Amino acid sequence: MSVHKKLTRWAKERGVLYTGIRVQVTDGQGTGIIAARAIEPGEIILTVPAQAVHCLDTVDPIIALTLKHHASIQGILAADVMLGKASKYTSWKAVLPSEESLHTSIPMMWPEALQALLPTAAKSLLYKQQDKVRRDWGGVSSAFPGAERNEYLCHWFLVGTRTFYWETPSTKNLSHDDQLALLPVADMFNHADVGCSVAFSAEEGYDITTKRAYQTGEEVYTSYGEHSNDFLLTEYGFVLQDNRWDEVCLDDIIIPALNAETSGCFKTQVALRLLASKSDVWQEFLTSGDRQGPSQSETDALLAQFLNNFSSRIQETLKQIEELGSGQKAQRDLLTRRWKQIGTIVANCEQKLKP
Ligand SMILES: C[S@@+](CC[C@H](N)C(=O)[O-])C[C@H]1O[C@@H](n2cnc3c(N)ncnc32)[C@H](O)[C@@H]1O
Repeated sequence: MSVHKKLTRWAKERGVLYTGIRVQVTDGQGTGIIAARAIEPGEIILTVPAQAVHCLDTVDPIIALTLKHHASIQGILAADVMLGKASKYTSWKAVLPSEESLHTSIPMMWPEALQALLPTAAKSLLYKQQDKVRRDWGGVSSAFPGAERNEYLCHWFLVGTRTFYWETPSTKNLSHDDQLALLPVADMFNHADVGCSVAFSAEEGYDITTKRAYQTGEEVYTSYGEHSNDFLLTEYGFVLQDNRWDEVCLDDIIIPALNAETSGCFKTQVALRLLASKSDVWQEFLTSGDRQGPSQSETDALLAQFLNNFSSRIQETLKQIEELGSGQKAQRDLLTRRWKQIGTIVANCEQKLKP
């Protein structure tokens, strides 16, 4: 019997119900969920009952008690998957991505020289992750001295890339980031910027419902959220080709200019502040009747200049990645892909700004 059939049989024994779908290896996205027949919009294709959800309440009590105040829920679930009773997870573990694939895709696993070339938004997410891992690993390594860091890191990401939001009476006092659970089979859905709807209740568990029709053989996706590609890259180790939520962070080029422009032209200062602020501030400024500030065309000209500088910076970064001796080719290719996407967004903006 294939590992995927074993997984679905194991899940069915826990009350997981599914119709019209199968778990299958996809082209380039690891395992995914494929339509096994034509599916209508509005069909519930997967139900994971509350008793099949793996959360803090179902973690090995020794692990849960030992780590409760020393690790996040992600960190505790990771420790449980790694150190808990092996038989509990055999069928699920058999289909999980390999350590090698995590090393290739997840920036936290990349060499520092490559991490240094991540886009700013991805880098700041990486720093936050590093802080979380430091705390979780600190808790795990002192409670379980035999544990191995690299193995723990892989489990930390295996869990982090496949948990669902889980709010129940026993989790509702935890922080939002800690209301997490693992859902067998539901965690095999790959992400698209628009996907099936995912609904849960603490009593009933999870339902995944299609929003559109699917043909037999088509991949069925959920959406992990309205995430930019920098977020997807850092948290999940991939970028989408088409992503309606993608965005580019201009902090690196605007903030230094803002800091340097303390004694310069007033209009430039205002334009810089507007560029560095949220769009509602910009709208308020436009409707405030303030005639002292820059016009839209003056601000656009400044933005065009920044975008032009940014384009040059992107080309330099691409060259640095190409010339970098460290890291795997697949890691460099993924980072190159992200920078090329940023280059395309910037070029499109430049085009739009042209008079
Ligand atoms: C919840 S799991 C989905 C199942 C996963 N493909 C597997 O093999 O177990 C999330 C992981 O799947 C991969 N993934 C999800 N959506 C993807 C996509 N659109 N393109 C490429 N990889 C994707 C990423 O490795 C991500 O960290």
